[in-house]
Amino acid sequence: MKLLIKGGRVINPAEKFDKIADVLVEDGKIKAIGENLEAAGAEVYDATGKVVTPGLIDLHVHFREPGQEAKEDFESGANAAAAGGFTTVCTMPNTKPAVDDAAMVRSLEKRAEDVAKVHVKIIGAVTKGQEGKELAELGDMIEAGAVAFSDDGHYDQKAKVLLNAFDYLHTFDKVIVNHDEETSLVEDGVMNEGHRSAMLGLKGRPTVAEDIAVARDIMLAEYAGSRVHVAHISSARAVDIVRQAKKRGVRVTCEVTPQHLTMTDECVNLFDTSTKINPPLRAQKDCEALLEGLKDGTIDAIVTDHSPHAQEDKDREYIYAPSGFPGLETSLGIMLTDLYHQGKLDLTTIVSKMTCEPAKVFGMDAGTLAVGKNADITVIDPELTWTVDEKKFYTKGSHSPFIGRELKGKAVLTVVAGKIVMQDGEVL
Ligand SMILES: NC(=O)N[C@@H](CC(=O)O)C(=O)O
Repeated sequence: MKLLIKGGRVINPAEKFDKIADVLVEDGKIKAIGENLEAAGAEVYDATGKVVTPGLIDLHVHFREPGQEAKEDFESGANAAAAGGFTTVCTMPNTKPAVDDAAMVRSLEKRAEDVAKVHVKIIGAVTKGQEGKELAELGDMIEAGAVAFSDDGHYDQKAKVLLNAFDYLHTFDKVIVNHDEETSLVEDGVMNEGHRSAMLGLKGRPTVAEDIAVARDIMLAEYAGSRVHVAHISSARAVDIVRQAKKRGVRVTCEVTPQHLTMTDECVNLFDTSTKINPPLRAQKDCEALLEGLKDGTIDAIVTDHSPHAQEDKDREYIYAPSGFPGLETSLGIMLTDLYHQGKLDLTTIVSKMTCEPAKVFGMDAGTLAVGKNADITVIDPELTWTVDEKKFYTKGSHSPFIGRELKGKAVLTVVAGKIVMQDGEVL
């Protein structure tokens, strides 16, 4: 099996490579990168005018297996990933039941192997049942292949339990991904606390809930000498707390979503539950601080927090609807339209935060286009104009605040281990 991707602008931030070049793939691996490559018998893909990057990586998706397959399963989730240009995704353990032992990690890996068109990596729970009380079988789950640990969807209230987890994981050099919102400050809150929540009469979730949680978890990780990764950072103050911690040498990393970078709480409307997410959409000053954090290296990764829910779950009053929306099929388009084409963020930074940098956070051997590496490749047409249409979604999730938007820029080819799994929007 040979594939020759010809004449594209190859951007490989891991090697500071940015040139018009051909990429030759053979037997699932990258065989050569260079000019005017020839390969007898190879399938040729003309990438003229397009951008060729390492396969996109998403550290934060919710594929809902086991237990909530009506919202998403490994097959539909992986198809959505392929459609969005992702070749590796890491799925969160806030399932029913939570993924908190080695047998579950192994069975999900098997599921991924059987039905997923992209690489699906498993994140294990930090505590049993994600209840924040007793440590889950962390060591066994690492042996089974868990790439990281998280009680995402929940804040671990007991500092002692989290400290034990940091101490334990120190030996394995594995990272904990923390959902940082202090529970007592966000209970019953459904959107950002501010002018808009007051106008709508909705209970707010203040940024200080995130700030103090981020500060506490950084201090715990620092004390243990362990690694902490802040999930879906959304407040300006929290970005600065991470920035200061990085300066002192704390082993902290963090991630941001396209929605938190580009939308504010002014978008919240009582009759559209697609904007209900955790943490909530914040204020303009937070968006600006997140962008600054991406540019100065405080924020390591762009993630989707792909959180699909069934239509009947989301079609409820704002206060009762569950939080989250599916982001895999819109993430790249939003980043390119609202940030790259607006001159706010360069292409190399976007590619880097969606490939080699996230790979580094979880210690995954991916995110670069080097000879001999797995041929996970994404081809992007940065000029392609398209409209977000939920009828064309591969995810089972129905609601997204981006539906109907005209975007500029899209993945047009996704290659996983040398095999084309998506071409021109069609998952093959
Ligand atoms: N991010 C979200 O809005 N939702 C997440 C859980 C969570 O992080 O609250 C989900 O699993 O749906």
